[in-house]
Amino acid sequence: MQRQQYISQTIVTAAQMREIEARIFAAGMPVPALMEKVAGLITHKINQIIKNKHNQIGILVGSGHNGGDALVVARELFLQGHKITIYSPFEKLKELTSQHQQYVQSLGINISNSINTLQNSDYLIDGLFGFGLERNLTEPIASAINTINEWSKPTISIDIPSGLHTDTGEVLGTAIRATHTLCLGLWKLGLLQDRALEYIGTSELIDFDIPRADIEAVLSDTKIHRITKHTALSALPLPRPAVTHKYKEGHLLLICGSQRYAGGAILTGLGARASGVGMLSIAVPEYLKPLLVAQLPEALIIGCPETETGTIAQLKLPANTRLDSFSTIAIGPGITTEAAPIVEQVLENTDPLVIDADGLNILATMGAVKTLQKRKAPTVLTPHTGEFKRLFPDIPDAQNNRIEAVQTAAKQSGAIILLKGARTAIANPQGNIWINPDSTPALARGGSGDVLTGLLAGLLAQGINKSTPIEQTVATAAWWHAQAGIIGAEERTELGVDAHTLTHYLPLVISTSVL
Ligand SMILES: NC(=O)C1=CN([C@@H]2O[C@H](COP(=O)(O)OP(=O)(O)OC[C@H]3O[C@@H](n4cnc5c(N)ncnc54)[C@H](O)[C@@H]3O)[C@@H](O)[C@H]2O)[C@@H](O)CC1
Ligand SMILES: [K+]
Repeated sequence: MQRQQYISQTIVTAAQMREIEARIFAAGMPVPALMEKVAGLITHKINQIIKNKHNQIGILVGSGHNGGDALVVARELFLQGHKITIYSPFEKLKELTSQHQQYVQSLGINISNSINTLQNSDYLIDGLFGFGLERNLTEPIASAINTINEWSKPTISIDIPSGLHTDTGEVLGTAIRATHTLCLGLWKLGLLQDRALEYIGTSELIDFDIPRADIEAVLSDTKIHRITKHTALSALPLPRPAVTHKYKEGHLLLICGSQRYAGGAILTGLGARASGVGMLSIAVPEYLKPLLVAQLPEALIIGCPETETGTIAQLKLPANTRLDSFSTIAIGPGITTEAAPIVEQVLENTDPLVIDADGLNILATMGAVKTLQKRKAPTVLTPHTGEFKRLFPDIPDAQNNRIEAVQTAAKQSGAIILLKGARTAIANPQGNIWINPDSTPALARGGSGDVLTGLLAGLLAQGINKSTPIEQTVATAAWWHAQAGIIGAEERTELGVDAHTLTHYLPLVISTSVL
């Protein structure tokens, strides 16, 4: 794999970054030389953001090496002709940071411990804290940050917006609301946590050539992957073999819909259609059959006996079709919580299984962990935060440290879990994580999850036949779904991507990526 691809899919915690940094320094790289190199790259990027115009720039300097980076940037921007004012509130600075401060002062740059001196800046550069921030912010820094946030100026954070926890993305008291974040070296986990997003703005990675051997040495047992276009496309069932047939390209059974939630079945079906799955069967209450046939003429629609309230009462598969003959089964969208016997039946089956929506609510009432532990085939759950909490009531913090929560849930249950969110996170029982780094709030809409379930299950049905690792397929589905939302929102705004429209963008994502 090429370096750029490897780096863009790697995520580290603060402790891992510190370990990697220590290896580089132990190998002989002088600390000041690395800071000079990194700050040079940051300066270059800042010039691109501010379009090389001469500006009044305010620089926030902390006591550690994040502050050191900021001071080198300040010096370089000053020498390039920008007007620089520095806010440096700490009395005691790390040695290297202190030297840089002394030098910029000698150049005649104004350094102040009052934030108000920065009020006339066109841009702010935030070098207060990087991955060394460990405890809650106190005065006067907290108030200074709040003041800056009230100014709403374009603000570029070095490494991570100051005040965010590098791993959890938690706001430690208060935090800079950046418009740009220039993450240094390797992606920090905190930047991929939902709760950090409103502080980050646009984020970019600045690769400063950390040797891959050092990264691999430190990350050997924990693996948190950032899903990229490259990783997503590599798990697609493309190209198809020249000689194949529909059942070789996966046979998916969707169990979905009720009189009350007819649309869920259609959207799940359309998501599955977009996956390219070879053969699609959809079990719905008998009443819905004509509707589904009209919407998905290529699918085999199985009308099932229904309860008085219009829920599937019994799975009635066609003659000669056994439940264990499918490549994958997906159950949940629109089935209502009355369909518990059907969920129990498919859980006992040995096909790979995707459970979503009311399927998850039923699973929660059965006791998710103990039920899933008994399963003999792979299970994929696709909860949003509310469903996750119902499934795993003993795991705290699903809202806050989502990554840790989903990792724990997968380990406990033995299932692969996709926790939906602005940064959807996927965990497998071995503790590996995949995070989807790009998405759009356009997807926060009823029915969008049904589309994902269909797409994911359709990919899984194909991947199972080709022995693609399931978690890779799940990651690909999350990426594909989000990209369709992004393209849709670009063309139609964030208000224009209803779930049905979303399904039209799905094929476009792949055709523009691979053709
Ligand atoms: N990892 C690397 O290879 C490189 C790291 N560099 C920079 O170094 C940074 C990390 O530097 P440091 O380890 O010095 O850490 P930071 O600069 O992030 O900050 C740590 C400093 O802040 C103080 N501090 C922590 N929490 C505080 C709080 N709540 N209130 C007040 N003070 C607090 C600490 O005592 C320490 O002096 C990175 O974020 C990056 O900007 C770059 O210079 C180049 C290379
Ligand atoms: K910072």
